[in-house]
Amino acid sequence: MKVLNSEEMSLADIKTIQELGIPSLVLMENASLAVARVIKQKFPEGSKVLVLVGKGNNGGDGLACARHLKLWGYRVDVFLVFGEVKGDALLQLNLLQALGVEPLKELPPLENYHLVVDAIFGTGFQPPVKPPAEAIIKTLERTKVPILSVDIPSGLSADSGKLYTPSVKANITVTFQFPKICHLLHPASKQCGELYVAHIGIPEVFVEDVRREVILRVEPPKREPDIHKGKAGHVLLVGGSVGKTGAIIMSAKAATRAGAGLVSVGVPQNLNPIFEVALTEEMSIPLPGEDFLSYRAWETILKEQDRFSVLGIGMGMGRTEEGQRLVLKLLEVWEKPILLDADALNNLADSKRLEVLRERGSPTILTPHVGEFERLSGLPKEDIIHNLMDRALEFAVNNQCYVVLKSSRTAIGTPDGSCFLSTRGTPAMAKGGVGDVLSGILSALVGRGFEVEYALKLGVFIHGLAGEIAEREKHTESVRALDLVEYLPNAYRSLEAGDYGLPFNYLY
Ligand SMILES: NC(=O)C1=CN([C@@H]2O[C@H](COP(=O)(O)OP(=O)(O)OC[C@H]3O[C@@H](n4cnc5c(N)ncnc54)[C@H](O)[C@@H]3O)[C@@H](O)[C@H]2O)[C@@H](O)CC1
Ligand SMILES: [K+]
Repeated sequence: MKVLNSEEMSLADIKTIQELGIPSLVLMENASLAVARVIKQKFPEGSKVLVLVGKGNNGGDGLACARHLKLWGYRVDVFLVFGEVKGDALLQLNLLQALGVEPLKELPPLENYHLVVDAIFGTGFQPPVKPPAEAIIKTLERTKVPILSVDIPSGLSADSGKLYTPSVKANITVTFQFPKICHLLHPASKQCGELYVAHIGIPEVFVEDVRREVILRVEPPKREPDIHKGKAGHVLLVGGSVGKTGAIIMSAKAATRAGAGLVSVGVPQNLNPIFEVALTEEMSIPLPGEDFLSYRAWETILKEQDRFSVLGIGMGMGRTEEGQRLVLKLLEVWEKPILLDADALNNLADSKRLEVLRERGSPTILTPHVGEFERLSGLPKEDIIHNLMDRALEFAVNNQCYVVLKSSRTAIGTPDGSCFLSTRGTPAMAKGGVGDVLSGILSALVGRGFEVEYALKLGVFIHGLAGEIAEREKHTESVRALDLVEYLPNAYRSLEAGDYGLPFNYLY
């Protein structure tokens, strides 16, 4: 499903009104009915509801919702935050007054109500909050009374994952037609509570130019009946250094569990005995280098190229000058898909030679976390976190590569300018090694020969699912990276059963 910013939503509204000919009041009626129905599901008839009304269309939604609730037997009060409303909202106020509901003269104690409906600001809001809304939103921040936000918790910007203060912390948010950026990206999305996305009649064609998408479901992979290990991809993972041998071991195990036919690791030769012991299904290739890979490793790797379908490099590799040259050389000579993770990304960033990415003829996949992306892109950390999708997309287009940008959510940017967000996963996955597991999974799926975009979506999704399952089976605090490998089979089963639920409730 598409993920919109405020400008895109307003354009979709305008097209629906002008090109399709649905009057804006009809959209408002659909929107407000959806909100009222969510309230009806959760709060019994007769409950006392206070609707806080801004001066724009978000306030109009609130007033129309108050009308539905009044007709259904709720005890409804409304308070106009700016003392006035305009446009469609004014008409809604008149309808409500005709039913005998007059706006309150001053803000009553919130504790008198079972529910507060926040219809102060929606997609038309530009931060920051100013008086008189500021004092009211601060009051809302303190209350224990449940709050339902119409479209967006007031104070947030639809366009960003930034947590603006003050802003409403809602228990429930009902948004319209498409989720907006603030509903899905942390930390802003923590303000939304339980999220509903309600159909209001805006056709999908009016957002076809939007390139942001949230991944809701992924088609499970098929393993052909006549497949053999040589056809299921041979993954070469290169990395490892003294003190950091575990990373590539976790990657290799994950690659096997994800479905790779064969997995080999290329490691500094003096460390090879460790891998001989640690790995059973996977093979190892001793490469030039003592404790760290040396630049000359590229010759051995290239000689073996024909045997492999993908190269994944960087896990536990270390940040060295030889490592920089090795990464650059492999980007130049390796003619098959290549995935760069961890220190391969740091080495690339340190080399300041990002232009090599554009010169490659086959797919390049970068899997940075926010810190690594900061070094690669030169962008401030906050900017990356708040604009995760757009930054992944821009970097992917500018450097003609795939980017899997890992934060508490994961955004996949593609060189042709699409972006896919995965909301799967859990805070339990904030542990060392979890990224190494992902790079193993992605290498395996790309190595299987799946279309890269599909391989990345699938890999990120099952990685998150495996984390969710591990959290249920172990404990939020106790999940470790190898548990994800352990639960990958369950993640595949869940993918096939389709029993994993969506990041929001869809009302239509
Ligand atoms: N036809 C439509 O356009 C539809 C709009 N809908 C609703 O309309 C909302 C968007 O409505 P609007 O574009 O009227 O805008 P909003 O109602 O979100 O609020 C913007 C109002 O606040 C003012 N404002 C903006 N930033 C401010 C600030 N920092 N301090 C004080 N005032 C500020 C603006 O001038 C405007 O009057 C959506 O969120 C949604 O709830 C829905 O009814 C569905 C249909
Ligand atoms: K709102």
